[in-house]
Amino acid sequence: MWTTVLDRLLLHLFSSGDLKITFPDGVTRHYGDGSGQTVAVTLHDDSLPRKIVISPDMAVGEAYMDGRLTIEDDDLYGFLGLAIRNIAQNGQPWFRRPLELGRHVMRSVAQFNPMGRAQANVAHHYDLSGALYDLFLDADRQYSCAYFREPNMTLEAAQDAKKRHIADKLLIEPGMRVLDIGCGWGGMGLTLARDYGAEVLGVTLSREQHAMANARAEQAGLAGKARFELMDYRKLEGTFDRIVSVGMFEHVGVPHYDEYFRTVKQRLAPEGIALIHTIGRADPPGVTSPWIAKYIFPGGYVPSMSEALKSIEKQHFIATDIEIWRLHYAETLRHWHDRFMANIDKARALYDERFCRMWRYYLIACELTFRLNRQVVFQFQLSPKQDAVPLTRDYLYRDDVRAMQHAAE
Ligand SMILES: C[S@@+](CC[C@H](N)C(=O)[O-])C[C@H]1O[C@@H](n2cnc3c(N)ncnc32)[C@H](O)[C@@H]1O
Repeated sequence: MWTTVLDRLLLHLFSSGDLKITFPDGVTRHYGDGSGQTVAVTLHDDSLPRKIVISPDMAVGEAYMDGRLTIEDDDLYGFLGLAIRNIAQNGQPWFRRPLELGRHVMRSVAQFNPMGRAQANVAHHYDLSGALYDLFLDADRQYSCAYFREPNMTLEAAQDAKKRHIADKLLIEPGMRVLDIGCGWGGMGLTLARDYGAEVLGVTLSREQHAMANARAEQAGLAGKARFELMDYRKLEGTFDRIVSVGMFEHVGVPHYDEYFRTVKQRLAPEGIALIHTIGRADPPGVTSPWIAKYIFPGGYVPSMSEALKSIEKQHFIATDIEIWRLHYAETLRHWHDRFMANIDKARALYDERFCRMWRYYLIACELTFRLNRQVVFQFQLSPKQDAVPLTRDYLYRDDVRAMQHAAE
């Protein structure tokens, strides 16, 4: 009877696609509507079917990491594509709905990121071996969405296009003081100092990033122009002509959104411009995948537009431009995955097999969330002043406009 109930729940959960499951007792069953390629998985643990229907996201992720769930031909793309589509549609069966009542409370607790906790959350991810990041990021160690202005751009070119697009939105003039909140390994700050003449201060909570960013500034002869501090953004003082923050807002947490935008407002000169670039959900507020929160980004959350705008409005910012990038992060993650797999032997020399499986799962799950589950990137250009930026977007496409004029002549 319990087996029948479980089977019905699995049928409900995997209602589309063609999923063939081989259970630990050797029994094989098909789930879904038979559409698409068959994905065949084997479960090697008796408790797994029960865990999957109770908490599909966590159970599937952990079982894959541990080798308790294996996939024919290790077709993780095929399996996660099917799983993500189905879990998005059917992942909240009636017996999980009461949990929804506590969802807001749970969400606030999980995203409560006071300074000490924010530091620990950052260390969990960014203080992993620097050698790991060399295995999949571009040479400038950009750890955020690249901008594929042209199809077939290399990752290096698309990351460069991202930095230039953001720099253009910031309208930087030589000598301007620029603050980079969540500066990573310093790539954006160094670009703004070297190519735009900015005086940059970057802050990060990662010791690894902090050390490397300053070493890179030194090596490039930019130490007088670009400085990086190991510091929580809430401890900053002074004001800046420009503020940039790329891929950091995902770590802030909804309970701190007002604090974040208040800080941006306080640190920005009255005529200044800020550019906040973050992953976003093209849906109402939601929850972080429990697997991602446990293994990859503790304390992290992807905002919906309404959540971010509520706090932006409270600071009386003018959102002088809001741009949405759709599939650029999916492409970025595909590049990261392919580079990681091309270097898998080096990854195995750094970390154990479970870690390597976890990392691959993370890269593919995130890519497919952008491709299939309405995740996007928001770029908020903000200013307290109405005419801080030109009245049309032409200034962002000057080269394109010139090329068009040229072609017309
Ligand atoms: C995904 S990385 C992005 C790095 C870089 N901006 C890039 O695009 O490559 C997120 C960054 O946010 C930083 N960060 C997260 N929470 C922070 C906080 N409370 N204060 C300062 N930096 C923070 C991390 O240390 C890390 O450098």
